[in-house]
Amino acid sequence: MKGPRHKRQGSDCDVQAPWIDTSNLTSTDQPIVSPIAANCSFVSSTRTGKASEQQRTAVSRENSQSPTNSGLAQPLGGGDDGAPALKDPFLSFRGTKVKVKLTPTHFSWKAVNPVGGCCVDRRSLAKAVAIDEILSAAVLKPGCCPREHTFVIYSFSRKAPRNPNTWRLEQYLLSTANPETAREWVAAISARVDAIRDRPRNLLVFINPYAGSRLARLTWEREVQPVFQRAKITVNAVETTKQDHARDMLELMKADDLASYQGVVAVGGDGLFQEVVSGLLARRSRGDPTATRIRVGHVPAGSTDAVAYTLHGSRCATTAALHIALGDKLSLDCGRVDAADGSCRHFVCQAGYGFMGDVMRFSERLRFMGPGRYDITGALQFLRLASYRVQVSYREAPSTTADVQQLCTAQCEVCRMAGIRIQTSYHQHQHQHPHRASPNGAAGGGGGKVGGVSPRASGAAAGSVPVSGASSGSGAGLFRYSPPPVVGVGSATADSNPSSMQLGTQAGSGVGAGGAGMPLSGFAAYDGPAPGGGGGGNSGPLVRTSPSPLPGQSSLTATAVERPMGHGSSPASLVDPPAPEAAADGAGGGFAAGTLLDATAKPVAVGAFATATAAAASAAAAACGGGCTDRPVPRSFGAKEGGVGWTSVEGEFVSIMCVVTPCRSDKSKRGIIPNGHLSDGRMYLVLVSRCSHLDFLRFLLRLSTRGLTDRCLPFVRVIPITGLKLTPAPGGHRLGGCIFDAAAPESVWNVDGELLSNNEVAMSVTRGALEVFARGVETAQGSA
Ligand SMILES: Nc1ncnc2c1ncn2[C@@H]1O[C@H](COP(=O)(O)OP(=O)(O)OP(=O)(O)O)[C@@H](O)[C@H]1O
Repeated sequence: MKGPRHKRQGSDCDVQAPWIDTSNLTSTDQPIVSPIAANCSFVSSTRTGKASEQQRTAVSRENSQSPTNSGLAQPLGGGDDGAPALKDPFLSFRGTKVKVKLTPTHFSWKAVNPVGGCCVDRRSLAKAVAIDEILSAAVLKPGCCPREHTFVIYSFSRKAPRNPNTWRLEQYLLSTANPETAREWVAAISARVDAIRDRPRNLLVFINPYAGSRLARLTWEREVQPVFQRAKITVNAVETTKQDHARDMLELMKADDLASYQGVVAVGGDGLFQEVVSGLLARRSRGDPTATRIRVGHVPAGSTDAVAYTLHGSRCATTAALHIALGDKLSLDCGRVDAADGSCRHFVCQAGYGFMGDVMRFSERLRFMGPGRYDITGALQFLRLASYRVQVSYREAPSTTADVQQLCTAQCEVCRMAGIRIQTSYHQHQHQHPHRASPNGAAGGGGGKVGGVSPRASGAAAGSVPVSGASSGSGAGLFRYSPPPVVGVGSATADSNPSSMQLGTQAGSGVGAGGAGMPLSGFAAYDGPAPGGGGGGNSGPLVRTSPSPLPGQSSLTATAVERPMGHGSSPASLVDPPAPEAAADGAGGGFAAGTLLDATAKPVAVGAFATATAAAASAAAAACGGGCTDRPVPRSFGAKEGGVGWTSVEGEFVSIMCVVTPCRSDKSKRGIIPNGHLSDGRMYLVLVSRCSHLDFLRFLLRLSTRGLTDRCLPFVRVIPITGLKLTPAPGGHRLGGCIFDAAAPESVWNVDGELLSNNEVAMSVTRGALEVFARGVETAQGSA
């Protein structure tokens, strides 16, 4: 029986404090809403799903019945945006009278009266919450005091002391004596939040109960569901029952069913994420347009979770869920592995053969040990230190703005060229936290929508050239960078556009500076032509590299083949730079090959090549519709079949990796390739020659602390590429130890944590192939 103080359902007071489970309360029981509870974290929320659903229904009914909500043409606001002031801007926050203000970007409040006492921190009574960081607002049921009407703002904070990329849920409770006022404020805030585009409303969620320590379901219930409920997202959660369950379901689902979701979320490890990606890309390759606009999210609950760590800089499930709920959006490169047996896999972090493959193969047998299995098998494989003879052909990436050694963060100008970069209140947030200012300074405040900055302008800016022609499109987002000194092979392509020519010179000089000290002497068997778009600088007929081996690398084969002249068949078909900018990027493209040049070789600048290649690149980019197609690569290959732009290497390696993004994880916080990008259209080939245990230990330490760069150690090469072909070479392998499975004749490919059935592979990368719920790391670890 209802007590006299209770409101009817649908009134302004039918939503309880969210951390109180009242599913078993009698109608006379009153939940107590204490102001002291304000600002607490939700991580330990104990609400049942049913109670939560009731609450959400009540909240939406509440808001839809609100008179102000029905008349949103006249939004309320007490701010400086010209909207009519609310009835009462004076509310109570933590028992103190505050004045609230709603502007187009923020909801804020601060104490009005001087608060006495030395122990009162006035700053804690003032707060500005960015509108695009608010999940939702709702009126709560009255607490013990019937005259106090409270509403709650659900948001998050970045206060985690150890990793600023880790977020936690926050709630702010504000009270008023007038129920009408509380309703009006909630309606006004909700109207602003609902107007934010890209927020998902309906998600398909896959949960892998088998992942990691088998706690994915718990992670879902405790950390993810509360966030989605507060963001008013409806979900269809599916617990996988077998391997490839998610992939098959996505592939076979009706298009209409898929179209009802704005995104697909994988709660598990990298393997489940890969399944989701494979399912969507398979649909896309069949020509299903629905699969193109679906965003993908990863909530970490596996053993490594490199995808989530790479995207968010944190392995926290709540953080990942918040990025999804806020509707973050960016493009992500996707690598594709085609094995000789016809199987295909995708990866967004790394594919590894040799050490990485062996660790994965053996750790699969120890899955019962949980994530700790990687440490044990890693130690065993280190003692074993097998090396494998392989034949590798790769196509070096054209020189682009990605050559600028810049850490990929949320303000990354290189990735911005791929299309999608969010512009959120993080930039305002930066003003509050100057230590997090982006290295490019003005770029953070750019505020321009992604499309607002022309890729050419961005490219010019990233190339650090003060080109007059570039300034028109760059606006406040212009990236400034001090160029490295010009060294050696600075043969700019003669492009008719002076700005792109200047860009080419600078981009070339940057690469040349690195290239001068890194001829492929230890590895190269033959050089292909310039792989880049407009690489006119390298049309010389044959360049022979010095076959001098690396230290301890006596078994390398050096072969020289003639460089084909057909630049018109540029491999730009595998890379998708924006078409009109191909010439600008390509102008520096020659320098990628320039890095392969013998010191005595004289690069020749041929402007006609630039024009022809730019046209080819434009045609290729136009044909692939902006770079989101999933093209297979030819499977037939070999040293002599490398083709245009391919370089072949045969040698004995401990580890071969192909890294498509920085590939961060809690074992390598800066990433395997710290200067890699989420969306630069290239992969990084890492070749680790046969070496001693001590040297390999140095390599592992380097990988986990600072990440890899070319020649960071004498036996390590890091080469930006767009295509790779690998065949295990006759001669087998060599073991440095014989502790575990020493008789294995070959290694195996580990593709983002999944084993491949065949070792003869071809790889390619598609720029911006995926749209993901992420914004990139806000603070690059190790650089902050
Ligand atoms: N219900 C299931 N039963 C068995 N295997 C499953 C099930 N659901 C998914 N899988 C498979 O389990 C494998 C491992 O899953 P996942 O990658 O999510 O976890 P993990 O390997 O522990 O984490 P990580 O890849 O980050 O190291 C994947 O190959 C996935 O396809």
